[in-house]
Amino acid sequence: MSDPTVADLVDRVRDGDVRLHELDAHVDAETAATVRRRAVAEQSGSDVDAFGEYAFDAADADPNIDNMIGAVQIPIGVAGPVSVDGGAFAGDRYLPMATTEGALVASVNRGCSVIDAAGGSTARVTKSGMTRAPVFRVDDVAEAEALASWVRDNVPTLREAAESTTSHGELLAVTPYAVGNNVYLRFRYDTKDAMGMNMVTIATREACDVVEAETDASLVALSGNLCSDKKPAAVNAVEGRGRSVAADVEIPREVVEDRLHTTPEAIAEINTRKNHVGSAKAGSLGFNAHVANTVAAMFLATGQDEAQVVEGANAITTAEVTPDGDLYVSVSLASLEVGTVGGGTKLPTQAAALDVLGVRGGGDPAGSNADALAEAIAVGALAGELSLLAALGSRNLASAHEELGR
Ligand SMILES: CC(C)(COP(=O)([O-])OP(=O)([O-])OC[C@H]1O[C@@H](n2cnc3c(N)ncnc32)[C@H](O)[C@@H]1OP(=O)([O-])[O-])[C@@H](O)C(=O)NCCC(=O)NCCSC(=O)C[C@@](C)(O)CC(=O)[O-]
Ligand SMILES: NC(=O)C1=CN([C@@H]2O[C@H](COP(=O)(O)OP(=O)(O)OC[C@H]3O[C@@H](n4cnc5c(N)ncnc54)[C@H](OP(=O)(O)O)[C@@H]3O)[C@@H](O)[C@H]2O)C=CC1
Repeated sequence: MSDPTVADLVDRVRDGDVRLHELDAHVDAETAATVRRRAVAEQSGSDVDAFGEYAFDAADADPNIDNMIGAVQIPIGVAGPVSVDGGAFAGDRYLPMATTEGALVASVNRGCSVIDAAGGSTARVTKSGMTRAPVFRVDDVAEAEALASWVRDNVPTLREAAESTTSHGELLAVTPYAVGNNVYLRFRYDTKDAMGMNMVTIATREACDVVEAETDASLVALSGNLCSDKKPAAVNAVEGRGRSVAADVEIPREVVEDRLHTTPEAIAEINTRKNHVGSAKAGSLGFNAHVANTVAAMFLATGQDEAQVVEGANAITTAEVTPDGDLYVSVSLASLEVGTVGGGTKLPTQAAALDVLGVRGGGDPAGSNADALAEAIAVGALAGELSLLAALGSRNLASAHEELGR
């Protein structure tokens, strides 16, 4: 509190003279964060100095955070290196994972070592496209049908409007859905290496202006929830959102027995009874064990939007015993929303994690780095599924977490 500027601004915040979010107009970003920290400490009677321990320039985080008071630190570890034969990702790479769950990195690491012993994993992006679905009000179902027809006939016009706002984004499709006097237009874009939510929201606003100018429909909301962003939704599980990406591996029986302490039969049975039947009975959208764990840890490490772990967990794991008695395992993530430009990817530690994977920034061709990131996450998820299913097979899930996680 020795800096008179800081002390004075803390007083002014307390007196209601300056709002927390107005501080950047008075001082640089670093000082503004310090003032907020002091104000929060004073108001809550707590010690928040730890938030001030961070290793980036506060001004660089301006696009990423409002009312900044510092940073939270999450430990980061690596699993691997793991060998991947991907459509965009190839070679042996460490997978960076940020988490506070003990035993998680160990588990994915074990899965990676098993995948490597089996000769590596194959991964592919099978579909790509970020969506935004505005909702329009029309008079009745006849007008709803007319709007849907108009849209189907006028995609090139909508494309021209939408693409005028971006040099990278490309409008792929517009799918109308009608419910009574509501019409939802699900716009799907190729967003190249960007996750794309800002890009497609700005582009869709432009297209909506055309719809309103050319038809009798009125825009109610630029996002009508059929997109569907940051909510569990079957539309993403079926149609995909962001990258639909899959990874698989065939593991010789002796590797399963030596390194995972179980059998291909046990893993296949657990996968069916737990991941398929159990998930069906639960009404789950995720027919997997813990894909969200790897998605969340790699999202945090690489600067992705952490709320989109919701969609990232829309995954199905399959496991079967091959005719030769070996184990085939796959994981298919329907809606993994990732970018290697934009969002949090520029912050120094997140950029470093992307460097570890070799996918920082724009790819050549555009979109290839985000595809590669999606494939890397899919392989990490596959490793996690293998290891956890095996731990359930050898009945040491609880003991592993007793030893490593508390
Ligand atoms: C913990 C293990 C891996 C031990 O497994 P193990 O086979 O007894 O360990 P090991 O000492 O023989 O080592 C085998 C390999 O594991 C890795 N490994 C081993 N230890 C470490 C470590 N400290 N740090 C990094 N890597 C480690 C490493 O790859 C090592 O190979 P090596 O390099 O020595 O040749 C195993 O028991 C395991 O994977 N258990 C499952 C734990 C798990 O998957 N937890 C996930 C979170 S559970 C959850 O959040 C979701 C849940 C469960 O609720 C979802 C649901 O409902 O299903
Ligand atoms: N607005 C919303 O409704 C929502 C926003 N978000 C937030 O949106 C952010 C992510 O949005 P996003 O649009 O990805 O990021 P940004 O808003 O950071 O924009 C990324 C921009 O990078 C440019 N760019 C440069 N090189 C490339 C390349 N190789 N491939 C693609 N684009 C490139 C593009 O510019 P250009 O378009 O000019 O070509 C693109 O629009 C996150 O911070 C997320 O939290 C999340 C959910 C909803």
